Amino acid sequence: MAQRTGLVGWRGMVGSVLLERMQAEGDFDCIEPVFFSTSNAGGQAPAQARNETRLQDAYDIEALKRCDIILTAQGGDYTKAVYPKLRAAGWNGHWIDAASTLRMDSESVIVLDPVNLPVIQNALSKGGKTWVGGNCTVSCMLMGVGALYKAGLVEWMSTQTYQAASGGGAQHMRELLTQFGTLHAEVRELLADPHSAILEIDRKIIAKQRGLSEAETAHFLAPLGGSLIPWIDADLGNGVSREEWKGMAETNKILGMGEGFGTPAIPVDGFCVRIGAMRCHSQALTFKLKKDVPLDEIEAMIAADNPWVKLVPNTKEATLAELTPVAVTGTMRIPVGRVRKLAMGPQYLGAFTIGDQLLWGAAEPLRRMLRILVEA
Ligand SMILES: NC(=O)C1=CN([C@@H]2O[C@H](COP(=O)(O)OP(=O)(O)OC[C@H]3O[C@@H](n4cnc5c(N)ncnc54)[C@H](OP(=O)(O)O)[C@@H]3O)[C@@H](O)[C@H]2O)C=CC1
Ligand SMILES: N[C@@H](CC(=O)OP(=O)(O)O)C(=O)O
Repeated sequence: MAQRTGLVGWRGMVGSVLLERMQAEGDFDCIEPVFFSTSNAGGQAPAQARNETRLQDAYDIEALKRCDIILTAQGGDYTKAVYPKLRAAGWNGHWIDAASTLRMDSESVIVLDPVNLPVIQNALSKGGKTWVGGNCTVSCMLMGVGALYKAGLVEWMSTQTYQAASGGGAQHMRELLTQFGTLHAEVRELLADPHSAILEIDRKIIAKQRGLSEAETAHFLAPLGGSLIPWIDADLGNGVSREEWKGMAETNKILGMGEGFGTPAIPVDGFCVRIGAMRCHSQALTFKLKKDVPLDEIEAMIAADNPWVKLVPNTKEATLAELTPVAVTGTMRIPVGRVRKLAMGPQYLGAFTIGDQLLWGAAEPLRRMLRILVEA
């Protein structure tokens, strides 16, 4: 019998991408879907609903308890409010979650099955029931260069990220575009005149950026259009942002390494930067490898790792065509390019990778975990 699967957060940005992917992959044929809402219980469920066409209350523990599986993209506040109550009420179903709240809990597995299926299977065999999607930057990075970790080649890795507005949510994407619009409007006439002075345009733009109102920067808390913000997520108080901390903590947990696994953690560190891209996270990676491996072997390893990774030749032409957020947005591809040995020595490797942070960065690992459960 199809497993009764409660879907929470399906109307949000991550949830909408998730629903599209589930529809495209025929996931609804494998489950009995029940749609929940935090704001519209009793309302009409989306078209994918079959037997239960009304929305259920996402805070109703009894209704949630009737599900074999709950998949939520509602956010961390919802998880904090509901998950402990549900478990305390004796519910022993599978909880699949997009939010970071439970990621580092000992009973949770961070799911990214093309990279860590053995870790997932091991947890399943031990009765694991809590499955959490990884941080978008980490998941996209491991989809691209996971092969190097799997081969045990990585001594350490440094990341410099270029993260899209969508990582903050829908309102952040709107704010970015509004800022671009405001800036363009400020110099529209000067731009239309090919003889206008570029430094006059530049002066007007910087004055406008510095003068943006609180309402115009309400989500990013600083101008982003035509600028960047080298801090993402909370300030941990030790000079490290929470997004940067996740790089090492989550990479190791996904790989089944470090604390709790009895193996030394691989150092991962760098800077996380918000830029004016819409929904693709990009990152420049520096590796110190444990040994000198020929470049063609490294490229072959990366290219063969999974069906979505795409090795981009390290040429200007291929990079401009295939290795930009615009080329990758809305696709499942994870291009890895600019792969070369660095001047520091033969064990130092550079690479650049991009992923759609709403697909591999959020929705896809969750729906794949659902399939693993219903096909088990
Ligand atoms: N944004 C991202 O890049 C990532 C987000 N996540 C996680 O997923 C969670 C959800 O993120 P995201 O999808 O961006 O959040 P959204 O704000 O888009 O959606 C969350 C919920 O808000 C409610 N909502 C209120 N108004 C609207 C509206 N106008 N349109 C749609 N939904 C509305 C919906 O709940 P209801 O239908 O019940 O009213 C919806 O499920 C995050 O909190 C985070 O934990 C994880 C990885 C990446
Ligand atoms: N913090 C990410 C988005 C996100 O939701 O991350 P997490 O799932 O780790 O909270 C970003 O802003 O780009």
